[in-house]
Amino acid sequence: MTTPAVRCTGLRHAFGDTVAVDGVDLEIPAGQVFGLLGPNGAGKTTTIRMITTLLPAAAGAIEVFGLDAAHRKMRVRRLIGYVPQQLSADGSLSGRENVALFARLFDVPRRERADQVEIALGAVGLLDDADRTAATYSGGMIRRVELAQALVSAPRLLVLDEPTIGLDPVARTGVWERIEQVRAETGMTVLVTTHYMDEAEQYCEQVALMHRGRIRAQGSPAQLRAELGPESTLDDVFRAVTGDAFDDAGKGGMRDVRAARRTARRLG
Ligand SMILES: Nc1ncnc2c1ncn2[C@@H]1O[C@H](COP(=O)(O)OP(=O)(O)OP(=O)(O)O)[C@@H](O)[C@H]1O
Repeated sequence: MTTPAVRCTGLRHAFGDTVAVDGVDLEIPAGQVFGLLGPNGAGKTTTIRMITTLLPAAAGAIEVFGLDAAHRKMRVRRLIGYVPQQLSADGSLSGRENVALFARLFDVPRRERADQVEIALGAVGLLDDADRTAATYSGGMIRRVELAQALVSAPRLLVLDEPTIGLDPVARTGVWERIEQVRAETGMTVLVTTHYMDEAEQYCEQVALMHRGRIRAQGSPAQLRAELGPESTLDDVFRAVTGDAFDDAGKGGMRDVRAARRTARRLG
């Protein structure tokens, strides 16, 4: 059996009295685009921050390509490219300079840096615009610069937190096409969180539905829908396994509204 890209067992984390992640078991096969879906506040970001070793797990275990994330933190970090929701490209630098900065931060060996930067810019379709300052980019282009920053160290696991939030439909499709292309060309595993069920259905091979800190269902979108009947959607599956409508479950209060506004403002 091949080693999964990620295996989480009994993962848990609380912020004070708020239990954000409450016993998550998750197995992400290598080489897939895997969607972690859930409304605002479900616990998705907290889960991926633990997988990327940025947040210690209060309980449970995480393996990334078979390496224990708690004990082999630095080795695990080298396998991962991460695009958080609120990271932002530096508007005063060009696209190329933004990516080159990450190549240095991630210790890409000096003699490989220039090539890796070109490969990453090419992978996200930004070579023609690479010398313009990022301040002149559209929201979709900024997202693609951020993708290139995560790709420049040639990670085996690419983790994207809500990569299309705040983008218009055309830019969203553009981001997904790049993700799919990179995966096809490199065999990289992609873990993406989203609350857009339609995007997950279209682009993810497997999804896990998260609600109030727990995984409520996992499988391919087609498998999950088939259990409910041919006309069903992932929204229907979510309602069936949680008892909540997806939109109502995500009424997460001011923090979520502020986060969504910040992201939308940043991406223009
Ligand atoms: N730094 C923090 N301090 C306190 N509570 C937090 C913090 N981060 C997250 N939480 C709480 O933990 C729960 C899970 O949040 P998390 O951000 O993981 O959810 P999410 O599914 O990623 O949602 P979103 O898409 O809004 O980020 C929520 O109730 C949230 O309010």
